[in-house]
Amino acid sequence: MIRVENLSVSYGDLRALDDVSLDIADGEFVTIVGPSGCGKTTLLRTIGGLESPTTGRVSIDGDPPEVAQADARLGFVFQDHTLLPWKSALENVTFLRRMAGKDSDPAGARELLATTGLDGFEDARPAELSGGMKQRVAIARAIHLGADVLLMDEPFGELDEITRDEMSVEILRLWRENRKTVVFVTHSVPEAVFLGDRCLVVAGAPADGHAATGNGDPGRIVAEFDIDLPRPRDESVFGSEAFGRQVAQVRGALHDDA
Ligand SMILES: Nc1ncnc2c1ncn2[C@@H]1O[C@H](COP(=O)(O)OP(=O)(O)OP(=O)(O)O)[C@@H](O)[C@H]1O
Repeated sequence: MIRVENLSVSYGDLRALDDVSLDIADGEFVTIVGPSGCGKTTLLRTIGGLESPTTGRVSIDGDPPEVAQADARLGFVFQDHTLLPWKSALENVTFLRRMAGKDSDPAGARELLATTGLDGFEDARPAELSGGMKQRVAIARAIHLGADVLLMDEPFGELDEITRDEMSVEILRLWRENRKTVVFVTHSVPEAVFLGDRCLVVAGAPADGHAATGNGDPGRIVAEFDIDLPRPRDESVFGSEAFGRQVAQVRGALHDDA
């Protein structure tokens, strides 16, 4: 379980997050949506131990995130896929696992690449792959690492809408088959609703014209929605009345706070 208790994070004088508390159950898919600059990435990075709390704490199964990270229990997938350009798709998938001191399991990596639609591209370098394919490699890498928790920051942000929808369906399938806990940051309300068991709305404008104090309006969770859509979900959900209603609810919470 991921536990965030009374978390505040400041960068110098700028308070990016204020008093955020939340629990995420094992196997849950939680989405975090909010406007640019409200602190979503800061929250995700702090959960992952890439930023330190100013006050409050984060734990992963009772351990500090740094410990979970050292044990390869956390997998990161960012907008910028961070693949190593000189390595093939297959080597990119196996590399992190080897770095974590595990057997690189190339057969497992090939299978994962095949299930993410990259059969035949194992030897391709990142420059030879499309944006969507690179993100598939980055996702396969995080799953191959054996991480229990996937922390995803706008992983489909650079992709066209059709590829984005395809990738959303794909990530749900991988999540279902691998039973990971996923924390997924996005700007897109429909994406947040389509993917999540639960959607957290973060609002705030830490840097909006309050330069004199540097504090502005720190990011905080202003609303939380349990997403009541049956699973498994596929593209047909996008046209459903229940989907439209829940998107409207989340949008309403975002605009109420704007
Ligand atoms: N390393 C840093 N040093 C200083 N300020 C930072 C740093 N990282 C983020 N900030 C500031 O903290 C605030 C929250 O940023 P953050 O990246 O968490 O927001 P976000 O909601 O993820 O934005 P976006 O959706 O645009 O990625 C912003 O005002 C940002 O300028």
